[in-house]
Amino acid sequence: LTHDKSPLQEPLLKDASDLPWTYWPECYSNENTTEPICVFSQQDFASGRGIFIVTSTSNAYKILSKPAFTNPSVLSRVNNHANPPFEQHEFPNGKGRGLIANKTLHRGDQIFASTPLLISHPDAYLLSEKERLALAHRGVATLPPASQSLFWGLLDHFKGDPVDDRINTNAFDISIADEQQHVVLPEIAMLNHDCRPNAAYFWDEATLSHYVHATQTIYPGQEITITYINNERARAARVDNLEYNWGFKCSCSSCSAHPALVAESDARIAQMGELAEALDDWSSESSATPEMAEALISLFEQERLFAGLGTPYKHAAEVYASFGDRWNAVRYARLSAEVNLLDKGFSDVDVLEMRRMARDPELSWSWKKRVGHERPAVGCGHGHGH
Ligand SMILES: C[S@@+](CC[C@H](N)C(=O)[O-])C[C@H]1O[C@@H](n2cnc3c(N)ncnc32)[C@H](O)[C@@H]1O
Repeated sequence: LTHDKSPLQEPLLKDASDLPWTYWPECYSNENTTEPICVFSQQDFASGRGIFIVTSTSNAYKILSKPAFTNPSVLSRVNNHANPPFEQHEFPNGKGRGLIANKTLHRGDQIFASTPLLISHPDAYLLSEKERLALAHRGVATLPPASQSLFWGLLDHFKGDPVDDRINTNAFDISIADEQQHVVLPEIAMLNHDCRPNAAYFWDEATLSHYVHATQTIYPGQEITITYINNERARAARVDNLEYNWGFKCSCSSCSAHPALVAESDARIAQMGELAEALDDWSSESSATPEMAEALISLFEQERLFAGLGTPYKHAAEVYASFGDRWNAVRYARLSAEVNLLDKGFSDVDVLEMRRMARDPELSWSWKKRVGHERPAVGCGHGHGH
């Protein structure tokens, strides 16, 4: 398959207009659209990586107001793909390409961070298919040649329209200015799924960047994996989700385990849900105890759901605070903030809340909320004195 990677045969807008775009936006509208949907292109974005955006004019200008565009120095740790800590590897079992660590990575190590080649708003689906595809094809043709090569190197799983197919196989749902949109990032698109991944990613709205970090030690030769789905569900639900949305049969170790081990894992996951629900009960009848939070953390560890530990750590911080146990609240608040920084991002609300808790547990809303509630004795198992 060959694709035309030559620049568009039309003059660049640069220096010739006040518009912030490199080419004139091409637009379409119909009775369903409230505003025309256009393709906006900026070749200079992110030191020449370029980007195209398929959306309305008003939404495009909201994106344009983000620090990634207004203050490019915020991208100093982004798109640095020289000397990566991994190599590309071809897997034999239909999984295709993936990334293998070539040095030891520790929890918190940045694997890479990238800006997208494209941002597309779901409103593009209000257009006819012909018009929607015309915008996407023009968008790809307006990218700088190196970025066009990255785009054409992406997997095309469904074998339909070559541009649409690459977008559908590799797009991530993200939010910008409270609008759900799709982005395509060629680097993260090389990471395969594992229900027990060793890396986590988040979208950072200010830098319009996707960050990927190790969430546990990854040794040279190990595959670096992320999750495409919510893994805190039974195996059958995970397998169906991956087959339906991504079109592949999951071959990861927790999906291909012996049925007896799958049943054990499913039972642990069901119990995780029950414990989280009990810990979320802040009524006067609540039976929540710190021991429940400790059991919940242990179940996450037994399931190797390390990237998801931020939430059970938060439960632990809050339940210890609710019994007035300052230093256990601090310990778990710090752990929660650290894991959630990697999984939810630098300005996530839970990260900010746990940081406050770690400084001043006495000022948190949960402080001493459950003092006086029954807290069964630990150790001998028959609760003396009750
Ligand atoms: C975003 S791409 C990942 C990179 C891809 N392997 C490649 O060669 O470009 C997603 C596709 O990779 C394959 N894949 C990812 N994780 C997999 C897994 N755990 N088991 C089997 N196939 C997987 C599926 O074909 C899926 O649609």
